[in-house]
Amino acid sequence: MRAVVAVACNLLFILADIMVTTLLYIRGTRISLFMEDLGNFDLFCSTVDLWVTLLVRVTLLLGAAIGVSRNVTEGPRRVADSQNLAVILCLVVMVYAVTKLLLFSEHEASLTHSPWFLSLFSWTCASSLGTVLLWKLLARINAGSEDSGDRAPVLGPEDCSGDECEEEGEKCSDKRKGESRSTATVSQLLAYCRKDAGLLGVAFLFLLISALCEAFIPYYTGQAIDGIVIHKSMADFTKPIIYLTVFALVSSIAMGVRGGVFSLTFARLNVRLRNLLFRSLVHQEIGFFDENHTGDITSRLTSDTTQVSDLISENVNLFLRSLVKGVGYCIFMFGMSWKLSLVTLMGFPFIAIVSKFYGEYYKKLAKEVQNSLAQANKVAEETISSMKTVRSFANEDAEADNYFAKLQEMFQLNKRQAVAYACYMWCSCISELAMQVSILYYGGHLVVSGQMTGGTLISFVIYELELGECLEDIASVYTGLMQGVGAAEKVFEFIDRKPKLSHNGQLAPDTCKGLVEFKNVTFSYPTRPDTPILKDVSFTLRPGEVTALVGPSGSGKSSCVSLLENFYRPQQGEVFLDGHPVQEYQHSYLHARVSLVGQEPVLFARSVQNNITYGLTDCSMDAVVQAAIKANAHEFVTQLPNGYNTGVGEKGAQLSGGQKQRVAIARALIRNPHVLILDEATSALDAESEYIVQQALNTIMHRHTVLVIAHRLSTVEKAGNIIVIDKGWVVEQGSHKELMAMGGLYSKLVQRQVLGIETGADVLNPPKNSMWHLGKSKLRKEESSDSEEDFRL
Ligand SMILES: Nc1ncnc2c1ncn2[C@@H]1O[C@H](COP(=O)(O)OP(=O)(O)OP(=O)(O)O)[C@@H](O)[C@H]1O
Repeated sequence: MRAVVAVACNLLFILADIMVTTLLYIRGTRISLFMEDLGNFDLFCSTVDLWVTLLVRVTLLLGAAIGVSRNVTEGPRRVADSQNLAVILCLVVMVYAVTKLLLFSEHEASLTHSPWFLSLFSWTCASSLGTVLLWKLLARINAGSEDSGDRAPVLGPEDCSGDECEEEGEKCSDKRKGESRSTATVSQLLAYCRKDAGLLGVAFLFLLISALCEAFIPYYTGQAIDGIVIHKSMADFTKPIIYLTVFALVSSIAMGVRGGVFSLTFARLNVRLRNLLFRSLVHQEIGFFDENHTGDITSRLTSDTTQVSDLISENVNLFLRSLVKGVGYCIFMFGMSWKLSLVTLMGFPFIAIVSKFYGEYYKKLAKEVQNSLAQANKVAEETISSMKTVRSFANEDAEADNYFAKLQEMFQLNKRQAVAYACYMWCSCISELAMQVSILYYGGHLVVSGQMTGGTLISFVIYELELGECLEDIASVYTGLMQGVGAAEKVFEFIDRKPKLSHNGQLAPDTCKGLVEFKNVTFSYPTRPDTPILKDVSFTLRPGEVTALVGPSGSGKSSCVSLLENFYRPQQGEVFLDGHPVQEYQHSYLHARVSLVGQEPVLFARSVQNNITYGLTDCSMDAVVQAAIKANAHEFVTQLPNGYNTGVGEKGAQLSGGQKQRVAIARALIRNPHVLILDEATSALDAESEYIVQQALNTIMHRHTVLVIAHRLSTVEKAGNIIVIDKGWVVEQGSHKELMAMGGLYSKLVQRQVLGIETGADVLNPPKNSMWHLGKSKLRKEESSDSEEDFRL
């Protein structure tokens, strides 16, 4: 909306308001009414005070219009900031108009005889609403629609030049984004409930029945009291009691059914959300798990999803019940006395405003509490999952203190929540009390003046109390719903997240040769985009050949493996398998052809057999045993309490490092891969086991493409091709002999390790980046009776 149009609309409205209000007040032509009313003001029959409310509206709108036209940059923002004040003032005007209506009705027996007053009353209410709408219009003037000209555009952060402007613009756009996000989240939640529309329909039907029945109860209570007090007849007393009992009975049955069906529906929502969230999580790219901590992710999966379904179910249930009951009560109340009903309803907008402020603040706090809880969970999870390390460094108390510090941060937020809640309760109790006193006072006046019976007043008071409860529930529901919406926003953020790397390759050729080529690959991790890890790396892994990647620690060897596994994408260059980029292959096809035995093999808390057949279906026991024999795991597995059915514990904690590696090797071998990657795969094995595993690997290596990353010279030196990587660059390439003859980095590394054996000193104090444990391993092998010749790749 352009500022000039909004200001023009405003001025037109002000003009219309002045004319209509004045015309209605002077009843067309009686200008002398001003002087008469001012000279002889009577609260019950003068209407000049309603005309005065015009000044409030005009002042508000004129002030806003002048502010916006004088400062198009800051004006709309200031108008937006004081929107709540404008709304409250307009509400006060409307409440005053209703009060005036009640006072006027005391003077005029029938209001239909005062069309001028009724019109003035209606126009006052309508123009107050109009003022609020126009205020919003002025607040919404945005930069995009403003011509460049001399004036600086507003509110669009992208158009602001100064820092301050940028900050303000961001704040506004954040607020708007927040509002539209909440709306989007609610509609998304509704969309997720669509599958349960039938169940929700049943629940809503029973909700209607129970609420309608409940609505009759106070009415018949009043009838019963009138039966005793006024009619003094048993028949007039018994009849309403019977009706009352029937309605109470039906209502309680319907209420039970409604509650059960709602619970069932939201339990289904919970399952659906968790399922979708977990599915979305497992399809995210690996970089996502580098960026997000496990504690944060699991907290969304556990506490946030529970909070969504619990809070939403509780509050939707409560909201609908209160709404239906509230509407029913209002109908009865207006039927009994429209005057007393107006007195009751006057307090409602103020309760709504208090709830709105509280709800927004509470939503913000709830999000912060969730985040700080996730931080605390992160610490707890990390500590508990690394308990051995914590114990070995005797760091239990420091970890406990760390956790306590996080809990303290959360507690500070809880304190703010408690204060906000106390203020909210205070405000809502005060307004309720004020309402009750007004009703009793005015109701007493109506009974005394014969406009209503005592029984009807009692019914009305019961209705009012019930309505107060409904309104309170609706108000608290708002905050509860906002809390649920806040949690839902976080859940949907992950459910809707599209993986940055898709696994939608379609290529699945019948044959795979296993030719791997890295061509001019430059790569940095998504978490550290400015730190290149691999720089213009090119090499080839040929079928039937063993290639070794060597280099100092942190030089980028495992990063090459991650690229070959399609965990990440290079920024430049490509990794090819049989001439096609790896990402063009079907996800399952690629990982069936390329098998990795990692540095720290991760086993799942399942049986040995399930770990070996992980990701495979229809795998015979015979194949499992064969793979285990090749990996030299069969012997130790058969000695486990339940053989292949023995559980390995969380992350394989019930197995030794060497046993874990052997199960992981069996898991890779059972797939009979075309490209086998061994990233320090035998580092945790003792010499004997390593020898046997190596023998097994030797037999398949000649048929496949093998990439070996090892620090041990014995593992590396027999490789057909050795690629030396240093700080992300391929610095040397060739056979062991060629590289030794070259006298470069490789020969230096080898010499260093040999030196380590000879002096023994470096074994205890290894130089940085050395491959000292190569030497240690070699020494071990030399000590064991195996010769170097026996130990081949
Ligand atoms: N997920 C990650 N996010 C960010 N940086 C990473 C990540 N993984 C590794 N790095 C960094 O990339 C660099 C290369 O790591 P890489 O694991 O490839 O080295 P490496 O040669 O295999 O080392 P080592 O022989 O010690 O296993 C290191 O500096 C490391 O800190």
